[in-house]
Amino acid sequence: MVTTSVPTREELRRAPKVLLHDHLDGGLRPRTVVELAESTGYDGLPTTDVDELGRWFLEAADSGSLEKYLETFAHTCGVMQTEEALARVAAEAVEDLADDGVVYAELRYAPELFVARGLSLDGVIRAVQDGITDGERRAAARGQRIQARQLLCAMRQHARALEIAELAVRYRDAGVAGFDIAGPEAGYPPTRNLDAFEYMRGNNGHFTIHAGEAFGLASIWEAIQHCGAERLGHGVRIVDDVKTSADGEVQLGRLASYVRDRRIPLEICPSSNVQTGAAASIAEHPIGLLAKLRFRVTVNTDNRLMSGCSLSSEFAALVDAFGYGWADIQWFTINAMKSAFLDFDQRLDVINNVIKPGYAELV
Ligand SMILES: O=c1[nH]cnc2c1ncn2[C@@H]1O[C@H](CO)[C@@H](O)[C@H]1O
Ligand SMILES: [Zn+2]
Repeated sequence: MVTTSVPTREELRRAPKVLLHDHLDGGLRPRTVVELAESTGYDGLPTTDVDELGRWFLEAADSGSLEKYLETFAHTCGVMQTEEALARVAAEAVEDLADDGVVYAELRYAPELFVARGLSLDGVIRAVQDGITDGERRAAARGQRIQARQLLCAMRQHARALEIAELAVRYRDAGVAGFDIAGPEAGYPPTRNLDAFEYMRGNNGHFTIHAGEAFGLASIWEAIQHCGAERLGHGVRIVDDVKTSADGEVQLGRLASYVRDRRIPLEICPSSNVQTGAAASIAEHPIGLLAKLRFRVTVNTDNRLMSGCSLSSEFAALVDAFGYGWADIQWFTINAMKSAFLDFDQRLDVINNVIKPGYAELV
């Protein structure tokens, strides 16, 4: 039965969803930030009042610039410098996503940001994995089904990408699904880390690249054609290569055509893009056009703490702005699952045995 009813927030929460782009250090509960600051002796927080701190992250990230937005991570990374803290944050992230109806998630973070107090990179990855496993177990105990994997990021402004890529390969059978580069985009083109991407390709590893967020087509082109990115983190500026004439005719440039023809997944993060100035508002977000043109669009949170969002609230905002119905929500979800850095048979299993039956029940 197909209904024309508008998906409600509660239905959107219950619907099975897939999250490919969510930063572990951008998804802490405000209360956890305060408690970890206290227990680990981090004294740099702007306030220790939980509600005020939650608002502070939202406002500070709402800056119109990626560089300013990224400054807020000093505090989350500041409280995540012990194994216990990393494991707690990871476990809570998995629990929060499961509560929001996420059935498969890739949680990304840069291990190099958590070694300020003596942890090794290996120790960081193992602590995060312990937390993820714990979170999956706690969710299962509540009857929720979620699978989560790690994505290791290297920071574009540091020079450690090859080292991190090696770790992504070393831990690929121990919870790490792939590799990414994050951080400021302008001035740090993806080709600076070509050795890391060549290493990943040489080892048949999966990777995505943050590109086309704070910088335009040149960054996307390098990410795909030089570096070989399988997916694009954001990728939203690909619309710069889509022209709409006065009579409404839409024409794709060569790069946009390539991205669409090759079904390169776009990890779109609507609220984050509004905060960093990559989009003027949700209603004016290029996701509307890109989805209409049938790019392989996926919907993501980026940083739940900084945007005060969840995957279901991102969908709710899109429903309000673009009038999406269940067929659209399911399409975004299957797009995401098809694009996961998981084995083909596992992806198929989630699509056929979790997503499709879940939506069949909802409509
Ligand atoms: O939207 C984004 N674009 C680029 N970098 C980001 C974004 N969100 C977070 N990070 C960066 O990625 C690091 C690892 O998780 C975070 O510490 C933050 O600096
Ligand atoms: Zn991101």
